[in-house]
Amino acid sequence: MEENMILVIDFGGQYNQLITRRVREAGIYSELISAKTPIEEIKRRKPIGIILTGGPNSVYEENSMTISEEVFHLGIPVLGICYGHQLMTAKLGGTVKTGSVKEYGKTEISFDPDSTIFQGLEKDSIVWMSHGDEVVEVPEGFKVVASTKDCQVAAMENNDAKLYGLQFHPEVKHSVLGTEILSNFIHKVCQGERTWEMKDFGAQKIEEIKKTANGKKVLCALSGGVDSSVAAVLVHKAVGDNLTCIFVDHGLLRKNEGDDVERIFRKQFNMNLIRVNAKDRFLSKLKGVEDPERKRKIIGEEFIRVFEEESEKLGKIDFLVQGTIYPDVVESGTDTSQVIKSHHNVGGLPEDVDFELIEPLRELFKDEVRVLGEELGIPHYLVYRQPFPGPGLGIRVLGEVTEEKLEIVREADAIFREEIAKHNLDETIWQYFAALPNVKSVGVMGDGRTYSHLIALRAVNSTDGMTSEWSRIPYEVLDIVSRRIVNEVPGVNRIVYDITSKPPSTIEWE
Ligand SMILES: Nc1ncnc2c1ncn2[C@@H]1O[C@H](COP(=O)(O)OP(=O)(O)OP(=O)(O)O)[C@@H](O)[C@H]1O
Ligand SMILES: O=c1[nH]c(=O)c2[nH+]cn([C@@H]3O[C@H](COP(=O)(O)O)[C@@H](O)[C@H]3O)c2[nH]1
Ligand SMILES: NC(=O)CC[C@H](N)C(=O)O
Ligand SMILES: [Mg+2]
Repeated sequence: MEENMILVIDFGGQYNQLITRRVREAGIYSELISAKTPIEEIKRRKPIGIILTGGPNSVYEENSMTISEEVFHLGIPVLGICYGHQLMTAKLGGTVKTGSVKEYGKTEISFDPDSTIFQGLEKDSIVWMSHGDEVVEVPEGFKVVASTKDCQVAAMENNDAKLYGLQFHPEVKHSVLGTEILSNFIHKVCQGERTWEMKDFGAQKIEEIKKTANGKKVLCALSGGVDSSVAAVLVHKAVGDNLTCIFVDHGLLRKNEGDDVERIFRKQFNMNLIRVNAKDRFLSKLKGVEDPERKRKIIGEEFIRVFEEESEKLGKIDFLVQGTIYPDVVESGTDTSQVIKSHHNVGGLPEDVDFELIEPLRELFKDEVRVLGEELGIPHYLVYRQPFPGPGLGIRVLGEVTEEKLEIVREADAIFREEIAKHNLDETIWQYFAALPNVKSVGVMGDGRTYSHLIALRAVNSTDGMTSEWSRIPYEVLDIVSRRIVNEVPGVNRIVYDITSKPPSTIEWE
């Protein structure tokens, strides 16, 4: 049993795994466990600290997720974050109410530098908020140690009891001093010592996969994207030529992507690769379907049917590798977290999958996958490519997917990418693309009226895809892109640029 560990108790927030990751980065082993875990089990693990995460519930609602009050009386330091902060308040006799103003995104805050949790930090800073409720009355023994314009109790502490509550999210990079605040809790309050390193993650996974596959054949769902390339290389090191990669061209790829992926992959890697051209079957299944969740599920199922057919041809294969990463899992909904969107490879899977899944990257975030990819010797340019979702342009054409709309968004996207590259912005933007919102508007071109499609451009910066900020692309570049798309892509007469962060938006539009 780990001696020096911090337990993170999961109330269903979107950033919960990120909290465990931050604790590990601080050199302390950490695990995310369900809020439904019995208190006896928590005591048995003997953590040096406990963190209660955020979550979608309101503490005053009936049946909202809760925890035994005993957790606050064990003598183990507890840090409540967002919902965890509100729950600590409600459990210990304070009051939580719906706030008059909801706070989402970056927020200015003032810390009390004499507090324990903000010791050694500057007084004024920026934190990341995502809440509708707030603490209006702290429990007995607590003092308020941070406030924002709209939230009086942005943090509270009770040093005698070693209990701390933060309304904001220190685990998210946008909280400028987040790492330092967590370090105050981990190293100063819990007195954690740096004993854990993210070393040998790859080696450990390779050993596990060797045991699981045990000399049998393995299929890998390969998109040419970052995650599946890293997963494929990892599994190849474990099973060698028993691995066959399947790349599905579902007709929802970007311009020239099918051929590019095939060429690059064959040149770069010495692995078995099969390309399946499946455009017609995907498009016919999607015909007439408008609901984004249904589209995702249809695409998820069709992927599996293609893999099953290929497996039969190769003589029935039991294992399927997917490059699933943690955000795909949490956004698809878990025991405690809500479904934000069903990622095709997790929430979009059909019920009857005839494979045992191998998903070595399931606990990792994108930037960790990239570090692992470079350690495995995959070239930098492949590891740092922008992500592209498995359902592809199918979720960038909003509403019904038709060949005509796919063609429009594909051409617009190609122009956008070309200009971003030409202006050397591709290394500085995390992800950028065009979407077709399925809205028509009136324009005037060549003195005549037009009634045509709108294209939305989206470009974001992020480290892990869990939160993002819209990119400040220079106006001159946006101007060139806008003019080129309207001039070169028939059926488009208006361009808009998406200036929302995540949350409250998501990166993709569906
Ligand atoms: N066209 C495809 N053919 C085969 N498998 C695919 C395809 N698209 C997605 N997948 C599978 O679904 C998984 C999830 O897709 P996702 O787009 O999240 O990851 P990725 O494509 O590997 O990486 P990136 O996020 O960089 O695009 C992939 O890792 C891969 O296993
Ligand atoms: O493989 C995938 N299957 C999916 O179903 C899917 N949906 C979103 N994404 C990608 O995930 C990241 C976060 O996207 P969102 O903010 O839109 O949820 C972004 O990088 C998205 O492009 C997906 N990737
Ligand atoms: N992110 C959170 O934990 C939110 C907590 C609660 N649901 C609120 O809106 O205030
Ligand atoms: Mg992809």
